[in-house]
Amino acid sequence: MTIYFYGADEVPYGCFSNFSDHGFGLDGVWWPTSEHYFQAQKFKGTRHADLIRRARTPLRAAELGRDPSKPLRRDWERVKDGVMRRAVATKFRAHADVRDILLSTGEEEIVEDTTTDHYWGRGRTGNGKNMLGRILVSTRNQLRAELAEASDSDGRRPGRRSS
Ligand SMILES: Nc1c(N[C@@H]2O[C@H](COP(=O)(O)O)[C@@H](O)[C@H]2O)[nH]c(=O)[nH]c1=O
Repeated sequence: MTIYFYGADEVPYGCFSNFSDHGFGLDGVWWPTSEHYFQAQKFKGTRHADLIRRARTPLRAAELGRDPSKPLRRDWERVKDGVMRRAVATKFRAHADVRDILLSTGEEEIVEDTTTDHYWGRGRTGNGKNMLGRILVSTRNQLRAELAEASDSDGRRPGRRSS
């Protein structure tokens, strides 16, 4: 069954939201949520990016990131999916508890259940691109591959018997 999520406080899948309280270190600094990271990358290398990183809440980070008076980096449309992939992958690598929840979703489709976002979510019509849900699915596959690789090289460690 398709898994829907939206509010960060929903149990168990609210942790898939970029607003969930799961920070990580990336590019040499601390990001309180993946939303902070994503929004700040729109203005990478500027004072505004720094302001976003230090925002008190992910909602505030999103508001600052959507400030129409601040010019987006010129390549934003080209890089934004990759930025989201990096944010999501880093968050789930950093937190075993939410990684386990993601891995527990089997092969199910994951959908950001929002009527207002036709790109990252399913949107008003339900036919939105659901890019965030798709990125969660590809992150799930990537994490599985990484775990398989790690347990594989564990088995090859010298001194260990393979039976
Ligand atoms: N969850 C959630 C939102 N959705 C999030 O907004 C981000 C996309 O931002 P943008 O590209 O600036 O529109 C992305 O992380 C998407 O999941 N927006 C909200 O105002 N409140 C919320 O609770």
